[in-house]
Amino acid sequence: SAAAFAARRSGGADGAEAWWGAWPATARARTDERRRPDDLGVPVEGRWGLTCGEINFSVIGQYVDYLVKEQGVKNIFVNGTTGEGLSLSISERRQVAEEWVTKGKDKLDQVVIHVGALSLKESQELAQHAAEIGADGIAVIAPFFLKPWTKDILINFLKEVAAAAPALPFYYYHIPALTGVKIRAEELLDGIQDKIPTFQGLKFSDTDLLDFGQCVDQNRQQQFAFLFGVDEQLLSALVMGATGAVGSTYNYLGKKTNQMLEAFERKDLSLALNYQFCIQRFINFVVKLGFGVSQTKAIMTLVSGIPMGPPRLPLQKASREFTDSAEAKLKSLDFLSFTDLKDGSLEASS
Ligand SMILES: CC(=O)N[C@@H]([C@@H](O)[C@H](O)[C@H](O)CO)[C@@H](O)CC(=O)C(=O)O
Repeated sequence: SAAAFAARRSGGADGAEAWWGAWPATARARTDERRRPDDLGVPVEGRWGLTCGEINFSVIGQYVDYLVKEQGVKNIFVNGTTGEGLSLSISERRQVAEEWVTKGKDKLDQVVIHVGALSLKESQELAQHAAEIGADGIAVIAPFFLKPWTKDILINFLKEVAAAAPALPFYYYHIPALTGVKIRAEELLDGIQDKIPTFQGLKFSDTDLLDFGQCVDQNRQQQFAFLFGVDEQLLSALVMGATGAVGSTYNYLGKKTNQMLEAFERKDLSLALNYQFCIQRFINFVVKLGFGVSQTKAIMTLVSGIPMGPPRLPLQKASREFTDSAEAKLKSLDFLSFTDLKDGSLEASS
């Protein structure tokens, strides 16, 4: 899966048109755990006799069309959290990135590739590759095993990655709950363009709205993109100055989120709040059941009919109970009707 992007760009000094859309964190579409050997000619059984699941590249084109036509999402964040980017090999990450860029050509507005890795060298290789294939930007998380403990060390790491793709806009992907790197984004942004001239913006996947608000407030002159990554709190972040959003739920709630963005743009806060509460009702419900990347894949399969497959270990496939409950909730909130369900949706609950 990929993360969808709900992106808003405000008009620049040249009067460029403002635009909105939803960016999903792309779902990396996968086949079933035991992919048929004749699928791509590669058996899933590995050297150790264990299954690890293979990527089903063949559905990415369909996925692009689904996001654009059904969800109004035209910006994609590839190989991030939802796409299990850190669970893929470098070669797989390159192939996934290439497929999204190729299939998204003339259909998507932006394809941003997450190139963060524990190894600086691998990160640089992925950044260079993203530039070669014509991606629109790169994003990097903080290395999370041997961690940078100060802002300067983190900046030095990011700078070395950005330098490998000097023509590509660079985003810092702040997701402290997963990386364990708690350096405040506001602190990191202070003077960042002096060190990273290609710095374009921040993908902020954290609930600390004080930190987020201060990132916006202290960088008003900079024209940075502030992409918010907590879907259930997006409206609050918009009020603070978010210029877009990247999140897992935009894969299947992109259309609803776009309606919220449009209401916000029209300054109809009461309607925007209705949409946000409605989205919250769903997220609140699934969070209580246990919600993460695996569950996103199951919901996405259910709603889109595109087989997203199971996640890769150590993640576990979502249970049938989860998918059934999520489906009932989506219907009760009018997010899904019986006619919306596609043939492939059964795969999610098998
Ligand atoms: C921790 C996590 O997975 N956060 C999601 C959110 O979209 C999240 O699923 C949503 O807000 C529900 O809590 C995104 O921030 C992740 C994301 O953008 C990505 O896949 O890179």
